[in-house]
Amino acid sequence: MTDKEDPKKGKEKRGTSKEVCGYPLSIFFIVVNEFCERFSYYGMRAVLVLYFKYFLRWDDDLATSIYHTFVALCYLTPILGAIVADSWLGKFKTIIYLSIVYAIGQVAMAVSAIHDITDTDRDGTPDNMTFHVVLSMVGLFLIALGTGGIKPCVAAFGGDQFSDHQDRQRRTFFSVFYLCINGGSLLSTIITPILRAQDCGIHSQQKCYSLAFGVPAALMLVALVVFIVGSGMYYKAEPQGNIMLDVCKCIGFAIKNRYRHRSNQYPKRQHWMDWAEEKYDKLLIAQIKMVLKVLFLYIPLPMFWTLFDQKGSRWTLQATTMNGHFGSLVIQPDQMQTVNPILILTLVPIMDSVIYPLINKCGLNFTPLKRMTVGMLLAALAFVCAALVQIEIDKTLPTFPSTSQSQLKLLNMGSETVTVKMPGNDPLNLAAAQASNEYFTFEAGQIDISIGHPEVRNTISLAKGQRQTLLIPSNITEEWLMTDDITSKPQEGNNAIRFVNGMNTTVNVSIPAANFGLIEPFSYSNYSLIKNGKVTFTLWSGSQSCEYSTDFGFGSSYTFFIPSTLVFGPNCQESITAAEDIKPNSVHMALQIPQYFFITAGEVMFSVTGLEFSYSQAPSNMKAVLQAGWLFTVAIGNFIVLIVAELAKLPKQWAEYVLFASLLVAVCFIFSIMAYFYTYIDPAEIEAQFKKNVNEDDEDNKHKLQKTEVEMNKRDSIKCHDEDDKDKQTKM
Ligand SMILES: CC(C)C[C@H](NC(=O)[C@@H](N)CC(C)C)C(=O)O
Repeated sequence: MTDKEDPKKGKEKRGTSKEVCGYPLSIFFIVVNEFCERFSYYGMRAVLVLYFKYFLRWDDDLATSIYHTFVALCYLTPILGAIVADSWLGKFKTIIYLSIVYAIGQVAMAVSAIHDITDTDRDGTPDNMTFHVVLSMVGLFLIALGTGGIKPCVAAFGGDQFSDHQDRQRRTFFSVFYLCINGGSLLSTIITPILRAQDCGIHSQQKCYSLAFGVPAALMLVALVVFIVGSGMYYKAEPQGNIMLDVCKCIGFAIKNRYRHRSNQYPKRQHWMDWAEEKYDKLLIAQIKMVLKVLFLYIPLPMFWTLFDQKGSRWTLQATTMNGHFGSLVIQPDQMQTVNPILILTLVPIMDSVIYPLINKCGLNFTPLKRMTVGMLLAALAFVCAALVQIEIDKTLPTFPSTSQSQLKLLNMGSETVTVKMPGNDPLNLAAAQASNEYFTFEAGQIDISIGHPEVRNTISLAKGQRQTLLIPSNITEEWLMTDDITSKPQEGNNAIRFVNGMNTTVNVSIPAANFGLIEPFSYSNYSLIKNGKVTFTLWSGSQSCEYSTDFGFGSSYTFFIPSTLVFGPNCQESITAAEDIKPNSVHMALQIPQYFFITAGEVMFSVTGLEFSYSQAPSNMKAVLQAGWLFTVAIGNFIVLIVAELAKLPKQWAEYVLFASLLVAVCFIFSIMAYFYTYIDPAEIEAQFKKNVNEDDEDNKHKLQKTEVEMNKRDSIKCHDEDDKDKQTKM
């Protein structure tokens, strides 16, 4: 047995590794490795859905399902990595091997995104999509295996570098580790979307997904190299056999044995695991008890992640209904998510150097489990904030028709004012080229309308549950046109825009991002979705053109009217009128900052503490397994989001936020009771005690053995003497 393999010598080894300011130098390589790995993971994830949608040409549903399946897989594979590390390869080798798998996966993704590989006709689109789909799916599978597999090992391996007396340093390590996770992810989520937006290619220039995946692949290779460079400095605890198999067998035996001795005639044992004592080592039984105690405590924890992971879904959707103008800076709805890592980078040092020491000074014993409880309450508070913001947003949303109602707007395409009479409304004067300010709501399916002077009457049919616009022609005796308008806010903060052509010639309207096509006289275009910001439309009629510029906010809808009186040329802008069908979002995105603040403060108290707690309470041979158990709570949390959102189906979004907050408070209450009964242990001390007892027993046994041997020898020598005497006697 080498020094490194001997668990008893492990502590000495850690104590003698090179130290800087009381910290083992080896952890520098581990935190840099984590930074690069998280850069790689989050960078790739940031552009994944867009890759599915625009490169592989999948629809939204398929893209979202595959994305979530991939994320869930990344939190299920830690179990696999942990078992391999603790039972077979050890953490060091597992990290190396799985990092190689991970890097291959990232390279496969980057290659799968090179459109030129199969673009035989050189038109800019891949001609063999199966190749790209298969390669990217293989890549994602390898990445999930790699990132999930190494995740529990890296954290536990970092923890292993500290000696038992370095509790404080180890706690700081887990905080720095968390900072690196968030530093890496923050940088990559900013950088990779920029890389994706570049054009690249050999035969034709396309959006550069290969570069957006290539840089994370390079960072994963850097992570691997950095980790290998530190190799000589690590303390590498060797695996102690197939521990997971032993654990399963031992638990199985305890259950069977307990069942066999279920009758009252057998005395009860302190713990049901004690029923394994007949066959298994007391140390193994004690270690299993430690793990089970912590795993039991984990049962309520997935609820925290259920709320936490809605940042990327529900909260981002909420942001799409908000106004993202921060002065001259425009924040896109999905960019709001970067507030989380930014706040982590500021809150972790503040908590560690100010808040926790202050609480300590006040004489309060802020134990890890208490911190985690407070973290859960903060997450619930974040959801209360989200509900309040939602209530504010709901106030600004348009009232769309119910399924039994119809809504109608009017647009006067003529060059004179007209008076419109509709049932249940006062007569309305509509100026030339103007639309009514609002939609009128009707319960009946058909209404009588009279327009102009002398009046022209008409009965028009309205579509139930729909919004429509009545286009009043300049000659009201001609056919009246009805358009179908949108009945929900445009998705992702976009603006839904269309044009109505009141001219008697065909008009073509275009902008670089969209083409409204040819609009026939007295007709209208389809809606096009346009991002926020300044946009210049170019209108063409024959060889004449007109430029119309306007600034869009988020989530609005407009109908632009081209009047018959439009004169093409430099001053045409004033003639075009805009009817605001849906107002732009007015509630500011900054209102989401409190909810981000509370969820992140909750994360620091819950997740950073939980990471360290999972390490410190795990027996030496199951550190990675318990880290994987901790990550498993994240996977379950993600599944709960899907289940609760599906089952609850609440009509109001704010009510769903309140439901989630209440569920977490209830779960937090249960957790605090469980935490109250939990007694903190020092696994190293317990293990040392067991080993000492075994050694003492061994010593006793040795003594007994020696005594027996001496006695046996004595007896033998007496026997020999006797036989010698006998011999002598016979010889004589
Ligand atoms: C489940 C978490 C322990 C995962 C952790 N995530 C974070 O630290 C987030 N604050 C990052 C952010 C970019 C979503 C991780 O290890 O990635």
